[in-house]
Amino acid sequence: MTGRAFLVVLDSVGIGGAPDAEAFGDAGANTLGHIAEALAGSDRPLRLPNLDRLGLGRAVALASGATPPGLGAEPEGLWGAATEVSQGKDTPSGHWEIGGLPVPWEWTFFPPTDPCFDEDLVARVCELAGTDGILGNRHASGTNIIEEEGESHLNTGWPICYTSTDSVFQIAAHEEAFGLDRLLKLCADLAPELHARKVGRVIARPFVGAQGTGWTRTKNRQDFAIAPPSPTLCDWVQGAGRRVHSVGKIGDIFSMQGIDTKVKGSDADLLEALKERLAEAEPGSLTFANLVEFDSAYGHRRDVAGYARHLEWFDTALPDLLARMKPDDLLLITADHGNDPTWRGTDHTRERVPVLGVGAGAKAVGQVAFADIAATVAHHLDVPNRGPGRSFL
Ligand SMILES: O=P(O)(O)O[C@H]1O[C@H](CO)[C@@H](O)[C@H]1O
Ligand SMILES: [Mn+2]
Ligand SMILES: [Mn+2]
Repeated sequence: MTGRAFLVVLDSVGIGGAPDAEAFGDAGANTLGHIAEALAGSDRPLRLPNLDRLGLGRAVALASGATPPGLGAEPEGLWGAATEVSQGKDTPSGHWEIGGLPVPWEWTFFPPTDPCFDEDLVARVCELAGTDGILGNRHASGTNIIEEEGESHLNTGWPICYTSTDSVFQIAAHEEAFGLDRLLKLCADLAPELHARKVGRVIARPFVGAQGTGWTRTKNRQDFAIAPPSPTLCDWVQGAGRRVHSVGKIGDIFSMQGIDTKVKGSDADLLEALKERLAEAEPGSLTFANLVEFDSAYGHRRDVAGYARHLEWFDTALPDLLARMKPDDLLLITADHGNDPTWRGTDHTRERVPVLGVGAGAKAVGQVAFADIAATVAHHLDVPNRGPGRSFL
């Protein structure tokens, strides 16, 4: 077996129709479908000819019952829709399950109250940070809260702590005034204690700027994620003596378990890294990539047009990626959850996700499970599938 596998997660590009969406308050959410509908008839409708040619429009219709405007070409690729079973609509849940490991526990979430963190936790953060208090202490959008608390942060030196409907404890701090290394150390020290309480991630959210000129989050974000409790696709592949390359957040999401290399950066940087991996990755290797800006820059910001333009950016880049594939390679494109920019609030949405493939011919795989993606990659690479999924090849 000389073929290689490339697994690309377009973070938050859901396609609606999750059977348990109601339990998450998301019945009817459909990231891709609603973006296409919102822009239909405008002077810039959503145009995704390359993804659609693989089967994207058909996948949306399969997941949610309706073909979005402008999509629905006759598929030339492998296409289907995947459903998640883990009880979280967040990044670790989605990625671990794509990696063959449905989350075996209930995550801890912080209550939607103000304040949202208990006194012991606040005291512990203060102790580790060496401050007399924290700012924030509520559910918030990460860009809004630095608008609201940035100036107080510079005046007091206190870290800005906030959460969302995900199992996360996020700390925003000014890279220069608070210090990037100090922020990363604070998160690293706090993370094991919160992981023990089944909080999925502590996330460092460094930013720069000033009141008046505005605040900007930097690319030095770092996620301190709870480690997967059992081996995943990455471990199965590495355990078979193969190389596993991570592109983007994948290394953080899997705590580098089963991963040999990592590269981080903006989505534009990561696209270049993916091209390099397509040119150079070893026979039998796995390259696992995440492009996060669909989620972080557009979904959580409820920026419909921005989300559409980023989808088109990826769509335009796709032919060049595919041209770099070698004869026995398999490339799968999927997503980890939804983040419908037309939906209420600023959080993720429970949705099905697309599964689009190149290297396996034109093939309708129908409704599949997230864990089937890991089984399929394992099958293609001829390594043992140790998860609950079944290969759809
Ligand atoms: O609003 P920002 O800071 O981007 O945070 C979002 O990013 C977190 C991790 O992906 C989510 O849980 C959500 O809170
Ligand atoms: Mn995600
Ligand atoms: Mn997110």
